[in-house]
Amino acid sequence: MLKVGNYQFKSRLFLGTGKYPDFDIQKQAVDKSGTEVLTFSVRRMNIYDPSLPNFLEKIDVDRYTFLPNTAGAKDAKEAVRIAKLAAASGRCDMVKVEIIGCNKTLLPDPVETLKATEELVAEGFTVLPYTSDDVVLAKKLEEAGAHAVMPGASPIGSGQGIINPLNLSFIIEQSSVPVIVDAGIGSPADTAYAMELGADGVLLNTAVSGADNPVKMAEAMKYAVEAGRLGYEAGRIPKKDYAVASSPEEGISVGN
Ligand SMILES: CC(=O)[C@@H](O)[C@H](O)COP(=O)(O)O
Repeated sequence: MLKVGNYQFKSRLFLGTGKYPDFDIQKQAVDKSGTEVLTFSVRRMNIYDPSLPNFLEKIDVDRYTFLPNTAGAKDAKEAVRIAKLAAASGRCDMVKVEIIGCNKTLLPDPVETLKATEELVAEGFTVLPYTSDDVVLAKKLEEAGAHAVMPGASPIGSGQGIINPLNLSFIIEQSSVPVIVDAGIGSPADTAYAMELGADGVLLNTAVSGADNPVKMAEAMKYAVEAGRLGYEAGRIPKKDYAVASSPEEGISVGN
């Protein structure tokens, strides 16, 4: 079970809701992924014009926990305003703080992310900040009361996978709140690797929505999360420099 604040989830895979070819494929992908948590950008979600399509109308909303994100916010003030807007729907008190500090890399603004986390925690939200893989910042976010930290594997939408496994390991080792690797995942192997490193969960979007077959990829990600977690719990063998024979050599009665 993954516990984030007062929430508990069987699935450790969180899914984004953007950039799918169409709503039917998206619905099938979400089903196959086994996810219980869907994140969406409050600013980009059409909740104002009932004549325009809205993905939330296509799914059984009671099956999912919604994690609105503050994408599009440029500072803490705007992020807090967006979080309150989402909370006004009465459907979610969780929020993913996403404050982009650089339009080219889409890397988060650390100062504003910390500020927004402090304010939203004080307001009673369950707060999951998206952060870079900065070890010190991840600790400060936890100390500010974040209910989970979400370090990026690599830039959003890049599909580069985990570019700094060492930093992620340090964050995982030091954290007493869940670590959910968010952004940059490109393949099931990346997902399994994050989970094998000891991450508590993975949040991804583009790897599924942009796959040739999003429905199959969503299912693959489900198994990757489960396999990676199982591998982590099982404890991998240490890496050695030289070969070690797989079969025992003692008691062999034939040969020279
Ligand atoms: C949907 C969402 O919240 C993204 O901002 C998230 O960070 C996922 O990134 P990828 O699209 O790289 O998986």
